[in-house]
Amino acid sequence: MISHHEALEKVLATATHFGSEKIPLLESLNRILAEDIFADRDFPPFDRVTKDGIAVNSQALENNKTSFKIEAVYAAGSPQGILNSLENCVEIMTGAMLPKNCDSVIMYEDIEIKNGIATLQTEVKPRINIHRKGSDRQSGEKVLSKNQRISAKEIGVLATVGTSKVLVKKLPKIAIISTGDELVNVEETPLPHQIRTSNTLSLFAALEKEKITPTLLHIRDEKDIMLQQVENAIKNHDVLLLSGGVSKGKFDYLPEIFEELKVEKIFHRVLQRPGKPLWFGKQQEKNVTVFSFPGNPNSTFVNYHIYFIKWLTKSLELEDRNSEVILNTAVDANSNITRYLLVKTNAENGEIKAELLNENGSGDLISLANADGVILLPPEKVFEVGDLVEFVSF
Ligand SMILES: Nc1nc2c(c(=O)[nH]1)N[C@H]1C(S)=C(S)[C@@H](COP(=O)(O)OP(=O)(O)OC[C@H]3O[C@@H](n4cnc5c(N)ncnc54)[C@H](O)[C@@H]3O)O[C@H]1N2
Ligand code: MOO
Repeated sequence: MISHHEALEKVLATATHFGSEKIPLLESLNRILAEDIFADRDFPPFDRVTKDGIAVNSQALENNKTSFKIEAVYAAGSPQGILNSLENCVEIMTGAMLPKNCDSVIMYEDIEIKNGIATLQTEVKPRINIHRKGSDRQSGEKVLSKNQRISAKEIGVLATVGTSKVLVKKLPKIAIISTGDELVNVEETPLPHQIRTSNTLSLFAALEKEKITPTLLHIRDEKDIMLQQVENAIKNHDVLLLSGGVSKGKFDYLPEIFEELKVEKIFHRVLQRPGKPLWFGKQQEKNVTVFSFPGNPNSTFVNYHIYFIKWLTKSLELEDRNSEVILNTAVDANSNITRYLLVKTNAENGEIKAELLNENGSGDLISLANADGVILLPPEKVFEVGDLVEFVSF
């Protein structure tokens, strides 16, 4: 059996690129940029007026002039206006181009207008209330970087530089497959010996967070049917996420089926809990990666985050999103395997502290719902309150 560390290295070594595609801007939320984005013009593109009021020439202010004849009124969206006499002013609105011969804007609150004359009510500074052309970014400067995740903020930047179609990383096509004759659908009332399938739906929801909509498939514990359905899934997907059927049970056919379908076993069984029977492999010919998670719900969910999410993160060239937290509860004995323990995290005095949750084994998915993630405790070590430990969030 291999260690968690070796298993993760082997998983990450198979990370794959899926290419890129152009999609409409509003569909790109949460996707990953596949190219750098540059300013198509200066930002702002012209000297932009930032207050509603009047525009004047600063010479007049410096000469202590306090009354200005209004020559014209310009709205935002009208072409650049002009001040003909430097003694006068023009009315101007927020968002308009600063008119020619003007370099100062005085807001309406600081003037009084009577009979076409604007009179200062207070002392004002010259050359203010203008957002200078190119002062945020110059034309041609980089505004967003390749491999950045697109949030609502990036959508705004993409819009302002005119990217109506965005080049994003393609995502893998994924099938989630459950096995086990004890499983029924969520709409059904289980018989006393049955349970409702939950792993498939929690994985489906977890993948939706990654903007991946997977195919859902349930396969009965019948070897021939399993073989045919897994073969089909391999033909049409880049990744298979299976849950159940990989330990030592009489109906745990998956390892044999993978062998028959030329899915190369990279490892089976890891020195870890939960998830000791984890099976991982690759169908080289079709370039399909297979994560076969042990069926206990917490085992599937935790191993999805420990292995699959790290694999996806590397495949999409994203930064690893995991962190370290401070242990707030002592952990009893040391262990000869890597342990993943459910924790609730709290921010205290600028530090993130992790409190262990009571869990009733890896079938206890109700306790899983209270967890913010797991801490990873490597083997052969004793852990005390205050120790810094690796944290994988859900
Ligand atoms: N002799 C041994 N028995 C077991 C071992 C072992 O090493 N030797 N390992 C145990 C561990 S650890 C785990 S985890 C399980 C994993 O077994 P399988 O991957 O074969 O999973 P199943 O037996 O099919 O199911 C286990 C458990 O999980 C429930 N399950 C399965 N799929 C779903 C689903 N989609 N939604 C909700 N729950 C699901 C299933 O009903 C079982 O209760 O093996 C141990 N045994
Ligand atoms: O991996 Mo199993 O989840 O320890 O029960």
